[in-house]
Amino acid sequence: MLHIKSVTCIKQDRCLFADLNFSLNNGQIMQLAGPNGAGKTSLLRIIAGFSAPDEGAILYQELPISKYYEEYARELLFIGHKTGVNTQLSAVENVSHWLQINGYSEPDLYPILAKLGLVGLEDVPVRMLSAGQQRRVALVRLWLSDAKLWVLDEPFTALDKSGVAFLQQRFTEHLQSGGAILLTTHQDLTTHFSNLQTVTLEYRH
Ligand SMILES: Nc1ncnc2c1ncn2[C@@H]1O[C@H](COP(=O)(O)OP(=O)(O)OP(=O)(O)O)[C@@H](O)[C@H]1O
Repeated sequence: MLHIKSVTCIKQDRCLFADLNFSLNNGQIMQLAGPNGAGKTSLLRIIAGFSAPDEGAILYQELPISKYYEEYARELLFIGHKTGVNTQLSAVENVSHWLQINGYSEPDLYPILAKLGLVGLEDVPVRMLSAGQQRRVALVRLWLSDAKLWVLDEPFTALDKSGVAFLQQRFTEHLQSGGAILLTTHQDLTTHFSNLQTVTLEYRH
């Protein structure tokens, strides 16, 4: 599904990683590990197509994403560390806007909001919600998108135990339906996902 081919990234004269190669297939979950500043977010942004590698290429279904970005973007759901939620808007307004720009019709949001513990908070400006509730608003997209590839930067941040459990359950459903997940997290996922793969970036000086 996804091939990272000889990818190199240099920031401020520091080579974060060089000649990096790995693949992710349908039904697989992969954790990017490594210390602060190693380049995990930089790599996820390259994989999402937001920045270009200094060398190498990202292939999706054997095609370079740089040339076929429109097709790739339809298959990709990226949720960054900064979640892209507009904090001036309510949860429902955020989700409706996201559905609209992605060309999805609006389903009954209530069951999803209920699952994520957001009922009663759906019309409150997101800035007035707690950090964990704000994260939950961002994660609603995982219940609405039909993207095959999820690229998620620290999706568990600020979530409580029940939030973590819901998210892990959603990951399992996505993997079982043939999706793939690439994520960074400090959460130990090995007990929940026995087939978890890990790519570790070392800090390079
Ligand atoms: N846009 C940028 N311009 C210059 N340097 C950058 C830029 N983005 C990231 N860096 C640098 O690249 C390095 C790697 O940053 P990155 O955010 O990818 O690390 P990370 O592994 O995700 O770290 P953390 O675990 O702290 O989130 C850092 O030293 C950072 O200062």
